[in-house]
Amino acid sequence: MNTDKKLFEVEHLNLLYGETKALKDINITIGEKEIVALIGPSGCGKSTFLRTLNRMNDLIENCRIEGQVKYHHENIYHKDIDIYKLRKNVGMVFQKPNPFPMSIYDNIAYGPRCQGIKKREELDRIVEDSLKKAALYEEVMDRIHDSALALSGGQQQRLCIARALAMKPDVILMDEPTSALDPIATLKIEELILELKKEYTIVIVTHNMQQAARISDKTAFFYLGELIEYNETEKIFTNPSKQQTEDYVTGKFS
Ligand SMILES: Nc1ncnc2c1ncn2[C@@H]1O[C@H](COP(=O)(O)OP(=O)(O)OP(=O)(O)O)[C@@H](O)[C@H]1O
Repeated sequence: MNTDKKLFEVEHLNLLYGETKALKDINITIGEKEIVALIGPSGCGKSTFLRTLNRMNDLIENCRIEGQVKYHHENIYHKDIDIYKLRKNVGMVFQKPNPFPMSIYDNIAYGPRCQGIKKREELDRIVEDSLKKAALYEEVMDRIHDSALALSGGQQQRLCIARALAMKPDVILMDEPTSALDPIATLKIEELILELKKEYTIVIVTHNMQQAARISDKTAFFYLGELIEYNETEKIFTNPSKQQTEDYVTGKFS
C-alpha cells in the first residue's frame, strides 16, 4: 500500500556539468513505498537526476549542484551528511549487471563484511534473506559458492538487487535495469520490483514505456533537463496535462 509519507523532497535543484546545465529547477516529491518511473528522450537528464538522490554525481568531476534534495527531511547535500550511510540507505542497481568476480555468497556478503559483520551465522542469514527477497534463492541455493559470473544476465541482475538489499536500504535506484535483458528475464525483474514495493521505495529510469506503465505508481517526464510533468502513471499515459508529454508517450518523438 502507498503511504503519503514523503521520502524525498527535491527543491529547486539545478545540476551543472562545468558550464552546461543538465538539470533545471527540478521540484519533485517521492513518497515512501512508491515506484517512480523516470522517462524521457536520451540525454534529457534522467540518469543525472537519479544519481542526485544518493550523491553518485559527487564522483563526477566538474559536477555542481544547487538547490536541495531532502531525504527523510534532511538535505543530503549538507556538509555534515554521512555519504556512506546515505548510499547504504539509498542503494543503486545499474543498467549492466555488474557482479564482482567472486562467489554468489561473497557478492552479497561483501557489503555487510565491510560494515564489520564477521559472524558466519549472521552472514549466512543475510545472504539467504537477500537472495530470497530478490527471488533468486531457489535458483542458486545449490551453487551459492560458485562464481557469480556463471549466472545468466537476468540472474546476475537479481544478484545485484540482492547485493543492494543486503545493505538494508529503504530506497533502490535503478538505472535501466532491464535494458540488457531478454523479455523473460525482464518480466522476472518487473515482478520482483512490484514485490519489493511492499518494503522499499524504487526509482527507476526506463526507456520502455510499457514497463513504466506496468510497474510504476508515478511517472516523471523529463525533457532537456526539465521536469515537464510528474503525476500518477495512469494520468501520464492516458490524459497528460502537457502537450510535450503526450507527444512523447504516444511516440511522436523518442
Ligand atoms: N559526466 C558527465 N559530464 C558531462 N556531461 C554529462 C555527464 N553525464 C551526462 N552528461 C550530459 O548531461 C545530459 C543528461 O545526461 P543523462 O545521462 O543524465 O541523460 P539520460 O536522460 O539519462 O540519457 P540516456 O537515456 O541516454 O541514458 C546530457 O546532455 C549528457 O551529455
